[in-house]
Amino acid sequence: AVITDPLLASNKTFDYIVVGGGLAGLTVAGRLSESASITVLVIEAGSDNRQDPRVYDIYRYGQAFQSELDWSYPTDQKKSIRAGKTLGGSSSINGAAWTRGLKQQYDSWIQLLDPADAGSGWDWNGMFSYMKKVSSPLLSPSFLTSSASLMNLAQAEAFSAPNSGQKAKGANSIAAYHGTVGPVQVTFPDLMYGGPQQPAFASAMVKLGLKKYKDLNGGTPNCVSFTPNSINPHDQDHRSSSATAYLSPVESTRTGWTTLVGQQVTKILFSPSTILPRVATGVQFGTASGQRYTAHARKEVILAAGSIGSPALLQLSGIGDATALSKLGIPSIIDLKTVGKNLQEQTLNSVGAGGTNFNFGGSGPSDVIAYPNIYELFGSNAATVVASIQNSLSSWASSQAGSALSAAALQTIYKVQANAIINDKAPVAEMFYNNGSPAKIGLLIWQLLPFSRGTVSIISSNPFTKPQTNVNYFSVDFDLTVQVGVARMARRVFQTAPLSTLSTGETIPGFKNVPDSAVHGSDADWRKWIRSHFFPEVSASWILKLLVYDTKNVRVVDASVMPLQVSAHLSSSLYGIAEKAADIIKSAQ
Ligand SMILES: Cc1cc2nc3c(=O)[nH]c(=O)nc-3n(C[C@H](O)[C@H](O)[C@H](O)COP(=O)(O)OP(=O)(O)OC[C@H]3O[C@@H](n4cnc5c(N)ncnc54)[C@H](O)[C@@H]3O)c2cc1C
Repeated sequence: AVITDPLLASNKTFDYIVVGGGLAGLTVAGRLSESASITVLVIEAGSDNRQDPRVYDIYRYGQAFQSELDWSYPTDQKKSIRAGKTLGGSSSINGAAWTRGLKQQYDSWIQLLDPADAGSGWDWNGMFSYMKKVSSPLLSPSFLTSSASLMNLAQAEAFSAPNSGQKAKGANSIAAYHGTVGPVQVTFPDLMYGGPQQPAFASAMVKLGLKKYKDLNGGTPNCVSFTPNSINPHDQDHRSSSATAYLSPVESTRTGWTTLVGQQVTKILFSPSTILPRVATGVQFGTASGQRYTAHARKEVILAAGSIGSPALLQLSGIGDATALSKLGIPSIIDLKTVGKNLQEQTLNSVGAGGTNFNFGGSGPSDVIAYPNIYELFGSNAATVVASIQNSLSSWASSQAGSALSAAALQTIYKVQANAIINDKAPVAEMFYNNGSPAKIGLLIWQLLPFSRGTVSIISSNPFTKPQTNVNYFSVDFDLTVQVGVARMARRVFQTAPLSTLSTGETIPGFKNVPDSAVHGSDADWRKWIRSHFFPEVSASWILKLLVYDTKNVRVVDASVMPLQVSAHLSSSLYGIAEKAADIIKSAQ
């Protein structure tokens, strides 16, 4: 059940306490609670807003921003980072684009794990099965209950292939790339845009050198493709979030699963013994103006508070850089300097062109994305750009060492990242065709694989003071070079047929702000405009190690655990991570 009264959880003991009822938290809780003998408490700081149209109506995307449903975490350069503060977390306010990264990017995670974990399935094959289909070698039959038929085992996705109308508008799919009976509904919108603009964008991108794929969800995003959304065709195309997918169907039958909303976890509590590994006994929670309560965990405390919320809570609990924490008067439980480090955040710009009087032929969400690789982005300059990456890894690592364990550790991560970009041709930028915004022909463009690294640090021992997030946008100048590259490609695609035949000319930034030239605008002009107009794009990460070092029973399962960005919108990958994590947690018992 979903409850709001803290007294119903106070002083009670549960097998698992999950901090944060967001994407990963509800996925893990949904799987753990499949066993009737297991008790799970999820504590979510936001409310249950499943009936709020700003949440369920994907056509109102954006209305939740900067409201009580959005954490709006402050960050450097006077920006703020959006994150869902509501049941379902960011999956309840996100754009619902459903994509996966490049196969080799998931395979490369293995290189960042202990050699002993090489066979642990943190690779494309392991992740792909969790993202889409039944595959749960660790699952024991005792976890099956009658309600399991509502949520098929270890399968995140229920894809509905496009119908003939949607196909005529450009949608397509490859059945083998999708799950069909998981909880998260994925399809193309009923009101899908049918005007000439989306196919024209796709055709123009092909002219600029990209391949057009029927479906990019098989580990092959380097293309232009029509992409589906996490929306439910059986429920008026309403959003399919972790809340509606994993909780709603079983909410009244899972007696062992309690979800407490409107309460923020303020601290993880540990048993007094200082012998490592430390043992968590439960959590403290409350509201800014109310009293604090305690709930006890018999087995594990699972942090799923998101890539800013989870490191902040670890630090509040005494797990982090002991010197920094002591300045805030927080006694150290574990001196773990990597907590809140290696943050990777992308930057987005909106560009646009006026349109002729063509009809959009439908309404949002939009359906076409292009993912260029570095060679496509930089053309004849690519060799120079590649050489600059190869020659710079060591100096970049030194410059970002303060946001990592060490320069050496970061260089190891950078090598994997550079290999993906240079040898595996991982897409370095996204071009999201956005019907009608910021102009009639609109494009959202962002660099996907930044080398700049940031940190999340609490600035007070008061858990209701938001942490300080320093993304250090463009502190590795190469990130700005990529953003300039994709801005130029956007300018070029507006000028390329057949999209150009629908365009009355670029308006944002427009030639007045960034004068056109033989190279489609100078570096200096683009850099200036990008810096003054960018927004944070949402995604972040810092570790891949579900079990927090030197603890016996504190896990992190959310976007924090990805060691490197993948060239994709994150939700599909995170459902896969959470599904796999649930199996790992079950097998640990
Ligand atoms: C505006 C926006 C648009 C996006 N668009 C897309 C998209 O189109 N496609 C896509 O695939 N991905 C998209 N994403 C990304 C995706 O939704 C997130 O990466 C994903 O939801 C992160 O999952 P998570 O479990 O790590 O965190 P979240 O889903 O954010 O969940 C964290 C939860 O923890 C709660 N919490 C935090 N601190 C505490 C605490 N101390 N106590 C209790 N609860 C706490 C939060 O309220 C939240 O509910 C978007 C994200 C945003 C914000």
